[in-house]
Amino acid sequence: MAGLRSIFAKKQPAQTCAAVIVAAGSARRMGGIDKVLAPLGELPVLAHTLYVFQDSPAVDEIVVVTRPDLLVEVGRLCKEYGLDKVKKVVAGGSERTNSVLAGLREVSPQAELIAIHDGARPLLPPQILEETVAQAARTGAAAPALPVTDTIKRIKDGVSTGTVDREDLRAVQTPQIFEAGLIRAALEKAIADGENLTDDCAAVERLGMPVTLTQGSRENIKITTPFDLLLGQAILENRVKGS
Ligand SMILES: Nc1ccn([C@@H]2O[C@H](COP(=O)(O)OP(=O)(O)OP(=O)(O)O)[C@@H](O)[C@H]2O)c(=O)n1
Ligand SMILES: C[C@](O)(CO)[C@H](O)COP(=O)(O)O
Repeated sequence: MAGLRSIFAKKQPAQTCAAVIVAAGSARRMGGIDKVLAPLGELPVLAHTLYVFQDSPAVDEIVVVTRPDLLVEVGRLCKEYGLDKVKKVVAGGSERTNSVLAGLREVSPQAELIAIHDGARPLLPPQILEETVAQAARTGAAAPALPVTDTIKRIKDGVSTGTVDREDLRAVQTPQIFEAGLIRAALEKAIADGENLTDDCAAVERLGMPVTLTQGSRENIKITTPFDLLLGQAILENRVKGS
């Protein structure tokens, strides 16, 4: 029995994993604040994000995608904070999918898994990264998600016309982690088809492939509006109190 248990409990062999951190957006909803370089506690938002991947034993290398005008500054930030897993800092494109593809092109060919994460999600709990890497190694595609807690309305001309059953809804976060060949093929097809996608799972779903959802976290916020910086600050302070 113990022998059988140990066969079933055998871990997946670790797969080489590269992270692509996309930080090339224009932060229009931030009202003029350059969000990835904005201070959050003692560090810029992007440094918090990169430390989670730098410190993870599941991640072998990092590619950072930034705006062309920030290439030098972001390169300097990686050196200043000792982020030696960062292999390249490259310029992104006009849409998020173009930025992801620009990063994918720089990933080492040996990488078997690719974790795509928003530079604007600085407070990713490390255990979510580890769990999502493990699931992607098992199934080929995984991402963290949370149940929706508000009631969602369908609208027309500004008035509510119906209520969506939220039991079947999830709010997806990043990192979204995929087998390398799968995400390359999926994103190239999405671009060729002229699709404008808001996340990378959507490109894989279009190929008819399922994405395994892992447990997300309310701490894994995306800095989208100035209010999110206040929220991020509160999360950080709460972590310090709890440690
Ligand atoms: N062309 C783009 C657009 C977005 N992103 C990145 O994708 C993540 C999620 O995007 P979002 O929060 O929408 O960022 P912005 O596009 O900067 O914000 P906004 O839509 O308010 O302009 C961010 O880390 C952002 O930097 C990117 O690398 N390249
Ligand atoms: C990728 C993402 O963070 C998953 O929740 C989200 O879709 C990005 O959306 P945005 O409109 O680019 O902020």
